[in-house]
Amino acid sequence: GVSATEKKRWTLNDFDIGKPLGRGKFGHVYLAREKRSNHIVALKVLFKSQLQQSQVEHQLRREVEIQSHLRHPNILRLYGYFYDQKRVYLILEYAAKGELYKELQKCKYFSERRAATYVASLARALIYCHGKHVIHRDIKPENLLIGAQGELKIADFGWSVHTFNRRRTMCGTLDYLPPEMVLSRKMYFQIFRVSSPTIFNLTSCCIFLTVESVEHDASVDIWSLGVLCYEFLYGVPPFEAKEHSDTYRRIVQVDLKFPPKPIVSSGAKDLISQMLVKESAQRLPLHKLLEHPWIIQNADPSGIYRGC
Ligand SMILES: CC(=O)N[C@H]1CCN(c2c(Cl)cnc3[nH]c(-c4cn(C)nc4C)nc23)C1
Repeated sequence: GVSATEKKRWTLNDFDIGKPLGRGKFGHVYLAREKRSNHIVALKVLFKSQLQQSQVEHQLRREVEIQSHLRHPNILRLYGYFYDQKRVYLILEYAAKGELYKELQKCKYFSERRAATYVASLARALIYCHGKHVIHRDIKPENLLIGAQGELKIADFGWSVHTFNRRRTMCGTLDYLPPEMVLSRKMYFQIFRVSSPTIFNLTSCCIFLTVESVEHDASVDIWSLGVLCYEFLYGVPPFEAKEHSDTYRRIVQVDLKFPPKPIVSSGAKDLISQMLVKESAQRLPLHKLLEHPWIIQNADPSGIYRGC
């Protein structure tokens, strides 16, 4: 049934506002405490003016609709929302241990146990989303937070203020896109000419990719999860290159190389090689991933991991 928090009409007066946690394109995220329950949350404040300018209100509504119905230990909860004259407020779960990418920067790369634990958690969260026909959740390190027990939380919604799930304008990174999206002439995205109106110039400045609202199927997520697994183990994404055009080419050719350092087990390389496959139908299905020997041997069943 609908719990009390969902029915209630929230207002800003219900919260004590704490320190800012992060800032996005459309607004800031604050630590906050709901006065009656003393429950700590992350309050995301979005400016209506900014949302209107970017014509993303309806997408925000859809995102809120989807996110508020997702209940999974590895997906950041959206408890509710409210708005006033100028702002929209999202009441989000607070992830006490912060942003995963900072942890990855600090550790440089993760141990195989930590990487496998995170990859298994993400696979379970994605299986849950796909089971509810929710399109893929963006699983770049920037979209991942760490809960109080060290568990991973996909905070895609939390970050979608930067880039909306349906019309994602990724400025710069192609690293996580699979070949079919990088190559696609059709539905996945249109590439806007951002520089000279003549030939499309991949090398120069930022590429604005607008991913049209397309049903990403599991295979896109398997690719991204493979990229993430590689990055957890090596500290850099597999197709990283100085120039966009080089990343583009390396993705399309699946130019997958495993550096000699740090030393990574053959099991991990085998799993990654089964996920980063050009033909999307050939990629290892998520439920098979959970049965892979490397995951079985290394992932902590609780999904919890501490230390690098
Ligand atoms: C714009 C935007 O979406 N910002 C990101 C960072 C803050 N935010 C958080 C969200 Cl949406 C939820 N929980 C968070 N916890 C933290 C955090 C905790 N520590 C110790 N340090 C940080 C940072 N941040 C969040 C999402």
